[in-house]
Amino acid sequence: MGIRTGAQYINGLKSRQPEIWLSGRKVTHVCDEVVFQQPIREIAKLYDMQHDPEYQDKITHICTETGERVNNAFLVPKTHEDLQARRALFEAYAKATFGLMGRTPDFLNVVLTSLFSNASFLEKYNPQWAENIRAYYRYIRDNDLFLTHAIINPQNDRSKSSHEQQDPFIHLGTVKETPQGLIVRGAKMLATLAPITDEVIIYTFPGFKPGDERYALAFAVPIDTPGLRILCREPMQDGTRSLFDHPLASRFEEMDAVLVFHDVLVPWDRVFLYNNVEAANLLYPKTGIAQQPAHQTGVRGLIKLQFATEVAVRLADSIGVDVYLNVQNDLGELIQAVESIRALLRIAEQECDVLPSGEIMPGWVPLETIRGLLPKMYPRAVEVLQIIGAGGLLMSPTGADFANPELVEDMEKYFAGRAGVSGKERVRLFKLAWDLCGEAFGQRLLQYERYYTGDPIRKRAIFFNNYKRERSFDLVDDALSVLDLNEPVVKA
Ligand SMILES: Cc1cc2nc3c(=O)[nH]c(=O)nc-3n(C[C@H](O)[C@H](O)[C@H](O)COP(=O)(O)OP(=O)(O)OC[C@H]3O[C@@H](n4cnc5c(N)ncnc54)[C@H](O)[C@@H]3O)c2cc1C
Repeated sequence: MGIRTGAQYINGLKSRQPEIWLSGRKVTHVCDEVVFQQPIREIAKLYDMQHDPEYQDKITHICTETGERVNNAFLVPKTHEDLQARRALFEAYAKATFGLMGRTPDFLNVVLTSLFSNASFLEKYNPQWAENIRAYYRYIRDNDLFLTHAIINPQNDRSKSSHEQQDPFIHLGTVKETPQGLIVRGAKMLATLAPITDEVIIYTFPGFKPGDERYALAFAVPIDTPGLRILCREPMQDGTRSLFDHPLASRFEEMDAVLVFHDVLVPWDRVFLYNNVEAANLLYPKTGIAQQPAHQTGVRGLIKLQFATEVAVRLADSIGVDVYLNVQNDLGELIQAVESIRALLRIAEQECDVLPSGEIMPGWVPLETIRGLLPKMYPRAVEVLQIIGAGGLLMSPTGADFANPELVEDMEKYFAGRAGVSGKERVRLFKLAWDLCGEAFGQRLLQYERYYTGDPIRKRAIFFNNYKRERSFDLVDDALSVLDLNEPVVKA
């Protein structure tokens, strides 16, 4: 089949009935649920972009295996042109969503492509696992499906490993083997967009200890698999908020969910790894599932930071405060942050790591540097928005006020900005900023940037350890070897 349209994506959602729980009630038809309708539209637009002549050649390619047109996320990059093709996709999707939707289909499809291209790692443990992941990649690619993922255990007692928790099946683990497959039980978090996806893939961060065997798992199942329960968090918008009042929150909220597996059957051909602590601990380092997606997240993070920065610049301009040194200093800082990420991405794409298979991955040092900087830079952008917007952020009337003829004059007079900025223009700009820096929606965006791919503190520590392993810090030796202070300056 190859690339789907938005309508085909929506028809896929309509054809299934996953068990979704939202605010204490069961959602019967996800497409009829008002909370999900706008995010579904936004994802459908991305599918439609694949058929839009403006984007098609930039974000899709003809698959050499099938002759069908498929998304660039499924391209195994072997050349710099391939990396550019991927970047074009990441950029197009990120711009369409202002970088605010982190789990657009390209993200996990890149993860899956890495698992596919490095499946030989699994052969050593079980050749069938490698075969399964290759077949699954082809299935997702050729049907252009949308995945969610859940790799973290719920926060029960973080000081204990999975097998030491009060109940052995709080964390998702294998209950038993059957002729049809594995029976799994327990919970995983935090499956973003789960209600509006087609499939869920489960894998794990490293860190397993002996005794954790049953939790060392990787598999995928359709999102409507019997026994799989999707527990949504409280929505941050009710689906009825207007575009005028919440220009971002009304469009781009990504629902997050805990997935509970009530004795779910995972067919053998969907099992990619289980009961093997060593393989589970090596999955990340050996398959590039951190490095390749970090290219997507770097591009998306850049667009998000750039967007917040542009809103801050326009906000300051609209009320004439960008004449002040302190405001210029804050805005300059944000622009430098954006340009730093942009430069790091360029370096990452140029200084690639090449795998023995010929696959190339953007350089890990610049990518991990981006990963370390964004959790500091994005919250700072939010803070600058709050500082520049100040009281005005809390003084925005609603679209309904502007629509009331009795109020229009006051609205235009008292809410106007500097000369040339109408009341409506200024209020719309401030609402854009408030969605980013004040609303629960904006707080989630911030939290996402901190945690979307693991704890930034531990990630930076891992970065340091890997960096130290690869480098010898010779400058210090050079400095120490030059002079023996006891030697005379002029020799006889
Ligand atoms: C908005 C959002 C969307 C997300 N989407 C997804 C998704 O789609 N799929 C998915 O799988 N995950 C997703 N995640 C989850 C993300 O992977 C985790 O939040 C991240 O890995 C951190 O884990 P945690 O939240 O369990 O925090 P914890 O690991 O519980 O950490 C909590 C605090 O304790 C400290 N801490 C905990 N353990 C240790 C330790 N061993 N050593 C030192 N310090 C420790 C941490 O530094 C942190 O300050 C998402 C997260 C967010 C916020």
